Order: sequence, then structure tokens, then C-alpha cells
Amino acid sequence: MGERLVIALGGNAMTAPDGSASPQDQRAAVEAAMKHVGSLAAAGHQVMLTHGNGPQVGNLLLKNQIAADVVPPVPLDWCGAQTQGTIGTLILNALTHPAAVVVTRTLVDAADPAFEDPVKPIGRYFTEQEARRLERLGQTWRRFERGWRRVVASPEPREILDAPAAAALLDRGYVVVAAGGGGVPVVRGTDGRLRGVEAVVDKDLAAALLARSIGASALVIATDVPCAVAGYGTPAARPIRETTAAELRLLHAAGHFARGSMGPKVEAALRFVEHGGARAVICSLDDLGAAITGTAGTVVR
Ligand SMILES: NC(=O)OP(=O)(O)O
Repeated sequence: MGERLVIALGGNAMTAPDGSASPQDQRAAVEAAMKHVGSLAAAGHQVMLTHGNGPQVGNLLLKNQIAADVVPPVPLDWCGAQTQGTIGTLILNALTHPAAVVVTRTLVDAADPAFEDPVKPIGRYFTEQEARRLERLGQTWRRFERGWRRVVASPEPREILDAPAAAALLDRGYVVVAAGGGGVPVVRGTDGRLRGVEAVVDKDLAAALLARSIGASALVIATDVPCAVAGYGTPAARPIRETTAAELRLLHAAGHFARGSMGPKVEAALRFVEHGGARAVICSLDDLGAAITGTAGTVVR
């Protein structure tokens, strides 16, 4: 009997191992990822996919900025919508199973403090000198292990507005791509109308909300490491295989998972299970099949 799954695809499913986001690298990475996803659909699972867009949305924003004297630049939420279309098209072309892409909006709160504290890295890495120059244009940049990256606001996802449409397609047998890049962030005005806002929603947190919204039995967060590790980078490092939400929450609160990498994945897995989801799995993309049967990854119940 197949399961209803939401699978969040990490950057390694979209770009080359070095993070390169050339069209060739993106196409090759998506084709490799869709072999795993196609196997799950062929085995009878209902599969809803979501994906990251950090490198792509940052590159688009930069192109807009560079070409601003020639064509009017578009805002960040437009760039996010464009990445849903581009990455969604690559996924459609790579899958042999009937599939559909839903342009998806994610409701966020206009008063979310995240708008005052940009933390979400987007685009490619730059040198400090280049980052400092761009900071003078009003942008926020932070240093990461591999260099400097622009950071933007990443508010909490409150509702995946187009989840019902995505679920209807899932019920009809399609593999569905939804809430790509965390969904296009929108706020509701006092007049009840929706408008886009300049932000990038975390795709793992959006995936957890999407999985809850469509009644998925499992949330699978596919990344480039086999599992979550307690005490990562220390002599006491310990891979986590089977765990409970209560145990994992304690480790998370104790700071075992890095803020910009494993932290959001663990938080997403926890939110799904703490709100009644049967299980969440954090696994390597190559282990997707084994992760569904419980023989790979970090399984949270
Ligand atoms: N939107 C988002 O979280 O994208 P990345 O996973 O690529 O950072």
C-alpha cells in the first residue's frame, strides 16, 4: 500500500556538488534526483515534492540588479515565483510519471520580526570586498564558511495557500511539485487582499506545513548527508537513526544542529511530528527508497 509523502529536496538535488547553478548542472542534478522520486511513484506512493531555491533566487535578483538601467527590476517575490516555474519545468521534463507543478503562495505575517533580521542566504558566494561594496547599496551580507552571501528576510510560513489545489492533483495520481522555494511569500492586507513581500521562506519549514496541510503520513527531508548527527564536528559525534520528537527536541534546544544547515531540517521534522504527523525522515537523496522503509536516515516518530 502506497503512502502519501511530502519530499523536500535540498540543494544537492538542484545544483552541482560545489553549489554551481549553471543550467547544465541544474538539469543533471534534477535528472538524478527524479530517478529516485520516479521509483517511489512507480511503487505506488503519492508523492508531493518541494524544493529549495536559494542559489537560483539570489542569482535572479542579482541579474535584475545588474540590468536595472536597461529593464525594470522585479521584486524578490517575483524572482521566487520564477524559480518555481524554472525548477518545476526541469522536474517535469525529468519525470516519466504524470506530474504537475503548482505555483504556490505561502502566507506570512507582515509583522514577523524576521523582516528586521535577515538570515536566509541566497545566491552565490562572493569575496568580502565584493560583499562590502554591495552592502553600500543597502543589502545585508554575512560571512559563511565558504565566503560571503547575501541574506534576506525569512518569515515563518503560516499557511500554504495553494495546498488544496496541489492535494487535488495528488488525488488524481499526479506527482505534484508545490511550495517550491518555500512558496512565494504573501501577506494579507487590511482589505483582505494578498500581496507579495520581499522574502524567501525556508523550504523545510514550508514542507512541514505543506505535509500537515495535505495529511501526509511522512515528511521526508532529502539532503546531502545520511542523517542528523548529535555533537556534529566534535569527538562525541553520534549519528541519530531512530528517535522520538521529545528526544530530538532536547538535542535541538541544546544546540546540536547548526542554524543554517541541519537546524531548519530538524525543526521541520519536529514540527511535523509534534503536530500529529506519523513520522519524519532526514536522509540522503540516494537513500530515499530505504528511508521510506525505515532502513536509512534519521527517523523521527
Ligand atoms: N527557500 C529555501 O529554503 O531554499 P534553499 O533550501 O535552497 O536555501
